[in-house]
Amino acid sequence: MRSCPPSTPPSRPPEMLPALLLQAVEQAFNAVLVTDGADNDHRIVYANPAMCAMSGYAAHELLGHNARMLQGPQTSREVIAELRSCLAEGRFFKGSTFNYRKDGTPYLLEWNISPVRDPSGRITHFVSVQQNLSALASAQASSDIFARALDATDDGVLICNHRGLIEFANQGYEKITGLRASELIGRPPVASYPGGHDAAWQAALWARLRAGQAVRELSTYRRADGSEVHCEESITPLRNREAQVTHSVSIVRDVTARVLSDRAFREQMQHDGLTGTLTRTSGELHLANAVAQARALATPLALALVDVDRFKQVNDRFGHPAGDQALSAVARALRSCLRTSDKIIRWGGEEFLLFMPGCDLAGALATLERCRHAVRDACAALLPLPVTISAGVGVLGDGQELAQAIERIDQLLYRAKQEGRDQVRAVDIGNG
Ligand SMILES: Nc1nc2c(ncn2[C@@H]2O[C@H](COP(=O)(O)OP(=O)(O)OP(=O)(O)O)[C@@H](O)[C@H]2O)c(=O)[nH]1
Repeated sequence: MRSCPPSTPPSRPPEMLPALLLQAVEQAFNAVLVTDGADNDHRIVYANPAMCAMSGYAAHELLGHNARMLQGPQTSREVIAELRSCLAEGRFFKGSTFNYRKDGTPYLLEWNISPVRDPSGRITHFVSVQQNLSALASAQASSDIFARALDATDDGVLICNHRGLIEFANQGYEKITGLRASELIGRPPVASYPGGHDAAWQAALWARLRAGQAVRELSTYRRADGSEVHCEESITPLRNREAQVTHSVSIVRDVTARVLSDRAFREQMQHDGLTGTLTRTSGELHLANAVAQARALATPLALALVDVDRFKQVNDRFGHPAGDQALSAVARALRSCLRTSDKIIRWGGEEFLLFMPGCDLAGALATLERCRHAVRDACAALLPLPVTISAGVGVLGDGQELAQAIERIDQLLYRAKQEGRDQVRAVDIGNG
């Protein structure tokens, strides 16, 4: 039994095909050029409207001529040589080079040329389908220029899509983060910088961007090598033609040097130059925080006012510079007896206020007794005269005003002085 292959009926009768093909080629988006394949000069026998539009020639100006009329100085000799050898051998050709419009402007084109054979296999024509790549090439060139321009700045430039994933990072951003673009692209900034912002921050950021707000902020990232980098970031929403926010663009500036020097300056301003203790202004802020924390956590906060005894004598007998040295030795000795959470404020000339979070009265008293001995020992190595301290110590009572508590330990200090100096007086301030 003979089997017939399944066949789909042609959509149009075969006699209508030439008309349909002509219609299709005439209306094709791509340029189509047909040249004579038998004739050695390959004269143009057909050019569709797209070909005419691309070259700027009317069809009758092209017909009968060799397509070399479209070539010019920028036309690649190598590509044309390759084209000729393909045509001579009846092979398919694909290539790209410059041709010239009638008005002399060059355009970059890509073309495919196929031989057209008659039923006996003889080449009768060549059909060339051409596409103008100039717009694509100039878009590519512009995007290359933009990418190079973005790389020319030291600032980081980061583009994230609406899912918060990185789509572009310039060299500046690579330098700031210590990560390569290939490690960044397709990942959320959060995942790239574990020391950076978390997912909740990203969500809040996108809510603001979608509302059309730009965001400026100071962020601290951890670089690939573990070091910290402080950045000033300016994040702007990027909208498409329909005004939807599709991307965010961040300009990221490394301000680490400035942040560190500001921090060092602030540190310096917070500390007294001679003794290294907190200045009264910065110390009072630390103390206020400690009071708030003690109240919030219901933990004790011990306070002590320490004054150097008869310090005027030190200055008078040994001079002010020696007095300075002794004062700084006193501060070092006090420090050596305290925990890191305890702080010393230079309250007045040779008077210090100590505060000890989490320390009860017995602990504070014991600490101040250690301080008393440490000061005497430290200064014994410096001066032939014993340098001692007197102190009033207490623990801040529930609901007691700080000023009231300080006044109370000041009275204790006064009593210590009155009763012979070189001693510590303690009382439960709240109850005393
Ligand atoms: N060298 C030096 N002396 C200081 C400094 N600040 C304050 N003094 C001195 O400390 C002395 C304090 O003297 P007084 O207030 O009379 O008290 P005192 O002599 O310590 O006597 P009592 O406190 O009653 O034991 C003064 O002579 C101040 O000049 C400082 O930074 N350096």
